[in-house]
Amino acid sequence: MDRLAARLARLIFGPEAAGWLAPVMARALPSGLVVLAASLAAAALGLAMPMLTRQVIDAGIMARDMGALIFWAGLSFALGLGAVGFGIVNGMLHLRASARMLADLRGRLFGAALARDPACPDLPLGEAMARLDGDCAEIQGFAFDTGLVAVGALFRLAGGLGLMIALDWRMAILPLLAAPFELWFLSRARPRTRALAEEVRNQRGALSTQMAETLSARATLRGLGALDQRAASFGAAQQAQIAGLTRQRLWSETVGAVSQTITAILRGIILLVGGWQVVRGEWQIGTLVAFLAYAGMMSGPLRNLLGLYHAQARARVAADRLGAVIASARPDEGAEPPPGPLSIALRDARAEGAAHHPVTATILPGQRVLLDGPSGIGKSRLMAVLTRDAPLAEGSARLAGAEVAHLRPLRLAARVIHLAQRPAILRGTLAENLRLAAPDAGDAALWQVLEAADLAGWARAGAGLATPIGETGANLSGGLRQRIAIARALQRPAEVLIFDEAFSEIDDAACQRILAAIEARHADATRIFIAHSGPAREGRFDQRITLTSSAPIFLISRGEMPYQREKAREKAV
Ligand SMILES: Nc1ncnc2c1ncn2[C@@H]1O[C@H](COP(=O)(O)OP(=O)(O)OP(=O)(O)O)[C@@H](O)[C@H]1O
Repeated sequence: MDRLAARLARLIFGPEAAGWLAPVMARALPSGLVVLAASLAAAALGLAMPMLTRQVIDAGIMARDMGALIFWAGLSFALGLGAVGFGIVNGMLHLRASARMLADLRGRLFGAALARDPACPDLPLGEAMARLDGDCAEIQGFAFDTGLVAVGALFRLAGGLGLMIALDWRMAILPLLAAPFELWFLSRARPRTRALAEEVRNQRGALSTQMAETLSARATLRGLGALDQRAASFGAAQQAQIAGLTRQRLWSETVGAVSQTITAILRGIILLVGGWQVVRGEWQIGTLVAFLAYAGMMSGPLRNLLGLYHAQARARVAADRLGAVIASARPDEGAEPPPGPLSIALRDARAEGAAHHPVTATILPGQRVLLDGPSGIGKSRLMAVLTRDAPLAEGSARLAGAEVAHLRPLRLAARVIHLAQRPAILRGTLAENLRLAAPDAGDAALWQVLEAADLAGWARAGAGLATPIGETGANLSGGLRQRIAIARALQRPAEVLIFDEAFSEIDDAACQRILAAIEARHADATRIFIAHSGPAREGRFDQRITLTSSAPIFLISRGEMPYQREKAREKAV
């Protein structure tokens, strides 16, 4: 089954996409084969019908045999009824199997999008959504729906042709003569189908990006009076998409019309030549009716096959777009971070995108450190190196002697927590947000961290742990969002805690309470603070690391008052 799926994936989507699509197809194949068997049986029933009609006309009506008429008409009716029931079962089987494949495919892509390598530029949210939704559906639609339809079509085509040959082989040559012309036309038309599909899919991504970006920034845009501007550019993107879709539809109608025209010509010839045969007494009238029915039946399958060849071109565009998402995923692989205390050693280190002079520093386990430097110099990026959320541009960063870049990212994240200035808060309740960090935490444990983050009073005044939280925490103040993020992080038993402007929107009094709670709860952890102002810059630091665009400043400052440290720093600069 796996080998067959790999072959099919390679044949349909090309060798590159086959690598990641083959396992998805292998899982869908067993149910796909069941649906295929059912649809072939339905097609066989369909093929039998004109033969029965022929019998009704020739053996019953024309032969004036009432018994034969009742028999053949009854059989036609029974088979017709059976075909209806069969069609329903077939449709349900098809829906279930194809929806499962779509879910499998989306799950794979969702996982890859979540594991996106931080070294790759982020996809705009809307573009990522368009790929997860639209492109996955395009692939599933092709691999499952179109694939099945195509096999059924081939079956009907071959069966129809066989039965036409059985009726009169000379007349059956006609559709065969048309085939080379159709093939020539198809291959000429295919590149344009692909180009139009690419255009439409990119336009879809651009539109989703505009929507997601504008909606998430609506308050800012309103404040700037820029809503009309954005609405206008959204309108323009919509117009572009409509134009693209129109071009694509016009093209597919043109391609379809060629096959319909060929079928119409065939029918005309059959009607003329077959009618003449009936007049000459060589054909019975039932044969002509059956022949016409088969010729008519072939137009559907032919159209489907034609569509298949072009749908494949569109599906490949989608596979390429999804392949880019898969390729940018970073597997959670690497060495386990060494057990025991995590010392941090930076040697001539600078993260990609940062502007500071390479920094060399050693932070011992349990130290309290202030990381300093002007805005935009690269403090956050340097700390992101420690969780593998940013790559190093130069130098090395080691944790307990192990090169960070070789460590397993999720294991690293369990031991080094990097709290950002703008934390991600999810829609739901306060408890749900807190349990993101500790799914099994009991209510008492949640209240403890709420106390530590100076949030317990606020929660009690609301609905307690069930306090509702809006999307991105939009119904909360900046300080509340930061405090929820702190409470959440404090549940993780990390050995290194990095507070990256994590207190910037919290008032000084609350900030001092939270800092005291952190000191009490996590005295053994390494605590690194980045703050431009406020209580997070105060207190006792074992060392301060200052990033500068010239030579790095590295001071040990035990027990000094903040103003003394500032002075020392100024002197050093
Ligand atoms: N994902 C990224 N890829 C490449 N460069 C980035 C990325 N994120 C940020 N940068 C760049 O890295 C530089 C340092 O940014 P960083 O956020 O580390 O500065 P910072 O010192 O923490 O500043 P601030 O004090 O304002 O928070 C900036 O020039 C920024 O544009």
